Amino acid sequence: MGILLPSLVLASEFSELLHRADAVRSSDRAAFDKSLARLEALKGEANAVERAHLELLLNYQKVIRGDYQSALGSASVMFDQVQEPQLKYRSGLLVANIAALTREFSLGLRFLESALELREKIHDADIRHGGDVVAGNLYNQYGQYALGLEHAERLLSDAPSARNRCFADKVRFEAMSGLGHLVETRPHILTSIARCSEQGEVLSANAIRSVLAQRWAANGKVRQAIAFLEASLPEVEATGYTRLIGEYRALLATYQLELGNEKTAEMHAVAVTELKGQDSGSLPNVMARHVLYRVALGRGDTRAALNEYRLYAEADKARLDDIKAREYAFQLSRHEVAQKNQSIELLKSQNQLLRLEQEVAHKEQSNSQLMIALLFVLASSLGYWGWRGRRMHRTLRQLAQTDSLTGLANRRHFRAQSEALLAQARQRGRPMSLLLFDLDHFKQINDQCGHATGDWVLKEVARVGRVHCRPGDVFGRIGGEEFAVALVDCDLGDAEIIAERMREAIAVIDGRASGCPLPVSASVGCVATSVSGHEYETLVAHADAAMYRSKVGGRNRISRYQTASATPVPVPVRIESVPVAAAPEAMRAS
Ligand SMILES: Nc1nc2c(ncn2[C@@H]2O[C@H](COP(=O)(O)OP(=O)(O)OP(=O)(O)O)[C@@H](O)[C@H]2O)c(=O)[nH]1
Repeated sequence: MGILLPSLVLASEFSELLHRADAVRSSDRAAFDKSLARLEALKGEANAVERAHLELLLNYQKVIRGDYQSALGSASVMFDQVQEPQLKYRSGLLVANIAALTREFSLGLRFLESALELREKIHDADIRHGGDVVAGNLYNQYGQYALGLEHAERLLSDAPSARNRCFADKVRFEAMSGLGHLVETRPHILTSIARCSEQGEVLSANAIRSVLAQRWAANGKVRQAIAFLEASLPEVEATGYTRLIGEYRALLATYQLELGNEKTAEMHAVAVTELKGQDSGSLPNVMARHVLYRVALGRGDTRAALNEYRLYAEADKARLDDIKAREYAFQLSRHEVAQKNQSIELLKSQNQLLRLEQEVAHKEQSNSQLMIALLFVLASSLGYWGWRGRRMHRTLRQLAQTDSLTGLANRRHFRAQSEALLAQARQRGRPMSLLLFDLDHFKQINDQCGHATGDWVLKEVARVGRVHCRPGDVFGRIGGEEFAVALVDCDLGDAEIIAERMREAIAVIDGRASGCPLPVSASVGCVATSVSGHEYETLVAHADAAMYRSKVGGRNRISRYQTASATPVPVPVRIESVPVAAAPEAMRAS
């Protein structure tokens, strides 16, 4: 007993220190680091579960320090090896969180869903609720707002602590806003904000404020939204949390521009672009770039406007790619879950089949007809599950390749198809062309006639464009209001004729059919392999430059990209050409 006592005292000190470190890990970094150093020194005295707990805390520390890869590796090993349910649950959620930061979306969802399977075994309500918060936040980030809402509501109905209630409110408001039905009353939202502030949860309080401000702005109360966001901006800046700072500044930039305060709008937008550690495809960056483009345009500085437009278009494309990647990861994870369930069904059927076979062997003659019928039913069910699996796979592949609004090839698939066609064209020495269409003043259509009308226009453009594609051509939607066509066996002259037909067909789309009086038109850029070679990137860059030329030249027209030495091609009405000397940079100077 006398020998055991010191180690028992140490063991309890160790476990007490572990709990103290856990409690301050997100609120007091210095105390957290200090506790971890002490725990490391005492590690020799800890038991296996305590050592695993320490390992988990060290992984949190790595995340705080930005060492994502190392934390990801050791947390995923821990998830596979540790048996204790709470530590397994927490390490799985940690992997899911880190993977969202490192953009390994499929990996993140796989760990999230595996960790959530353990939820019912977690008896500590706080830890169980921590998982609901992570799940809700991640599903919102993946654009799966219905799931985000489901997790927030599950948590709220499970008697959460005040702190977890604040987190759940934040997830819930963001999800409702994402689903487009934030119907909460103002006092209710303000109560949630106050509750988060009381808990010292500044990030969540301000995230909810942002949702409320966006709702006001959407209802025309732009000044009220600005005042609300500006009042909290210093507190948001003090958190050092790039994502929220970017969101506040980008909203302020957009709303200030709406009121015509270009200078203030520009100041906020520049601040967003200067934030460190921000993805170019993040929504705040796309919004900020758009504001900068509009400000330059408003100043009449065409050169700067073109440059800003290019940066905006790049950011917008990166964002669309990102959204698609998240959506694809989500579909893939659903497919994996469905496959897992199917495998279980298959195994069950196979077991049943085996049992029946044994019974058949025993009973031989008796009931043979009934057994054969049963075997037939089971064999068909095996066939059915196999067929369903294949069909689901086909559907998923199609989903990953198609733009869901227009049914055209999406950006990634368009590129893959075009690259294959370009390789063939090079091999066979055949010409090929590429057209790039960007709808004109499309934002006005959205703003004045509604997003649903904007969607209707995009579908109409796809419909009329398809009519002019020949068998073998590839037609894709490669950005929000940007379309592209790869024309096989087609040189610049023919490509321009097809482009002109498509432009005309787009220009006669009658928006009044969907209640919108605004005209629809597109600016087009044409390139051909005979001028720009067979590299996809180069062709798109040249088509882009020609398309910008059409924009600058007054829109609703087509422009070609060609070398100065190329044989002159008859120039139809509304066609402008971009010589090599007028490549993007030089062109912007013109
Ligand atoms: N309805 C709808 N709008 C979209 C979609 N994707 C992008 N947009 C919108 O397309 C608009 C593009 O606007 P801008 O880039 O300013 O371009 P624009 O108004 O066409 O102006 P110019 O290109 O300069 O002629 C933005 O308002 C986007 O929100 C979509 O899938 N549906």
